[in-house]
Amino acid sequence: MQLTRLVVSGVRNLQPLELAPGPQLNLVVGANGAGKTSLLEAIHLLAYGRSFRGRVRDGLVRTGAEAAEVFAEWAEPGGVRRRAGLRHTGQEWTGRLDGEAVRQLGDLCAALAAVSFEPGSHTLVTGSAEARRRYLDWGLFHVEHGEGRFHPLWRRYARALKQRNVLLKQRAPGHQLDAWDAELASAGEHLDQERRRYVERLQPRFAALSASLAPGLGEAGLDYRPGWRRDQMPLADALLLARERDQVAGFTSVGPHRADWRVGHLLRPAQEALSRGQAKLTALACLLAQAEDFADVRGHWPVFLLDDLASELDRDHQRRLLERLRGSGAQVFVTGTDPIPALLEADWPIAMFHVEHGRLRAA
Ligand SMILES: Nc1ncnc2c1ncn2[C@@H]1O[C@H](COP(=O)(O)OP(=O)(O)OP(=O)(O)O)[C@@H](O)[C@H]1O
Repeated sequence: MQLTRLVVSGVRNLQPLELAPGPQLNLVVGANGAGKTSLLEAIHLLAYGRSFRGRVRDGLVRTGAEAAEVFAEWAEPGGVRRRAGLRHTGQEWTGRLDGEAVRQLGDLCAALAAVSFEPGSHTLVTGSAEARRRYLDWGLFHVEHGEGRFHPLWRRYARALKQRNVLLKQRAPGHQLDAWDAELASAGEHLDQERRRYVERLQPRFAALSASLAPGLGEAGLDYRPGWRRDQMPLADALLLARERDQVAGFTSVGPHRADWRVGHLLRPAQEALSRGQAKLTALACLLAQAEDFADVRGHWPVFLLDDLASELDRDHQRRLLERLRGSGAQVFVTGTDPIPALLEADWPIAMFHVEHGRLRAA
């Protein structure tokens, strides 16, 4: 997947810009606060419908602008050319994909595949379960089912959950929950199966990447937690068992919306916290495993976004990551305050861009 044109306006401090990225490595340099991260954020927005720096409504839209707008054209193998645009006011969005209006943000996001490694990425390992569920669902949206096919199942589950929670909040009598419990259980079991299969497939890649990036932690594995005691009962039974408690709480306490996964390391006791650097490397292994799996199934790599690489990884890890990405043929965007030595050492065609006070120019 290769971005060939990018048009951005209304994003943080960036002046409206249009850019033709290079097919391989794109290096974006500029002083602190110049707008480098904002450029990656714009690509991430089109690929995920959200920012990696919090909610769109929390400052992604440029002060004084009505909306953030990102438009991209990209190439996929076999000469396929695609285009997508997203306009987001912070409250509402409109999107177009290949010339057609899009009704679900998920459909738009299932088109452009990008993987971001940025200063907040360690929270994939150490933060809340929500980010880890999103990670799993990225795989299902993009890889497991092919574009757009996972979304209906996910929507079915989300709708049933919402309806059940409304009834719980209204203290509706139990029999009114029956139909939604059945729907939730049926979509939820399916969702769980898909996630479990995906995690199993990622395991060997993740273990190999972790061994090479963080060998000191010992053999690593992903431990999937479905969101209810699946080893003891089907979801339908778990919902019934939790019903009384849920009626008191006013929300559904079991099911795939409570799923999670954890990284386990052989040489580290479970209660021992990873250092920030170890969590970063572990998150990087997760993201690379996901990208490799995508490439294996789809035949090409997602776009890779590396924000502030020099301060995220030591030089040896920078070099190893960049070598891996160069070998993959992925299109990569890297930001930094200075040209990164490991990049300049690598024999890799570089397209260089400078950002200064929100203005971007090709070097
Ligand atoms: N909604 C907004 N409207 C206008 N400017 C904004 C908005 N949100 C953030 N900014 C400004 O945008 C600038 C760009 O920040 P960004 O994080 O992209 O810079 P950067 O080049 O990545 O910096 P660093 O090297 O420090 O990480 C900052 O100066 C910030 O104050």
